[in-house]
Amino acid sequence: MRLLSLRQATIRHSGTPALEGVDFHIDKGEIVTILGPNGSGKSTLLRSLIGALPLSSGTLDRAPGLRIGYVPQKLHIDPTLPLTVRRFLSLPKRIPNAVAEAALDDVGLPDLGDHPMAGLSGGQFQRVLLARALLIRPDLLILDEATQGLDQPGSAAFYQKIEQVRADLGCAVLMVSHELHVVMAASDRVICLNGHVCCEGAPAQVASAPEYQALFGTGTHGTLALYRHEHDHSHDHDHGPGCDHGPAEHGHPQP
Ligand SMILES: Nc1ncnc2c1ncn2[C@@H]1O[C@H](COP(=O)(O)OP(=O)(O)OP(=O)(O)O)[C@@H](O)[C@H]1O
Repeated sequence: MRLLSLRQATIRHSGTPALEGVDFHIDKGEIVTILGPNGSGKSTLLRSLIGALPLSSGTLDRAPGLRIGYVPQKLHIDPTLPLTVRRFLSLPKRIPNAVAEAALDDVGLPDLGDHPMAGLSGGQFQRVLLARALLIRPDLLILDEATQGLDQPGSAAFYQKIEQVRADLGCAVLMVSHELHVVMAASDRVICLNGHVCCEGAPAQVASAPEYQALFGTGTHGTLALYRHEHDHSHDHDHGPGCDHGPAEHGHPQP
């Protein structure tokens, strides 16, 4: 079942296009990862999908009644604000304490309700943001570099939680990640952006291709260089992974 689709979308910031001619869709239960260099439009795409940024042209269709949970890339909370975790979960809509406690329990942070937001570790903070996004029991969970700043075990634990959430809720997950090992392990589909959709493919298929392993081993460096890449366009402003300039940018992996 299609949850959301974007057709020929162009999005401008103050008149300057950040994304042009983007086609995108996500279906129920899929995990899709967006990759691309800094400034390639990843956050712009996510924000347009949640309705926070208008399309300059193109169309966005959502399944009727679609519930989207969004975990932003950054959320600055004034450290002088006396805001507890429980009160934060009640923004903007007040929720009963029992619901807040259950939500925290669910993300592995029991008994943290009275803790000040300003005193949370990076990993705890991200989990609280996740708990908040899950309160609406989303059909689609959108994560914008949700593990930025976490160490490897913290990040791995976070993504394990995401897998569990998908299994429990049956929701689709759309995420931006620079952690290629996570992308390879966890995504059904990967989309590489660089102001437009450069390439997309199924990561497992690419990772198991002998040509890929011969060139790159099983490490993460160059992982994306072998994604199917239609070189019918030029890049004049980027040097991003998977979009250009890779040693195997013309490689087409065999299944
Ligand atoms: N509010 C804004 N006003 C003006 N320009 C913006 C705004 N937000 C983003 N941009 C520009 O749009 C382009 C895409 O930015 P975006 O944040 O979507 O990229 P990104 O791929 O998410 O980057 P990063 O990996 O650094 O988070 C960049 O050139 C950026 O400077």
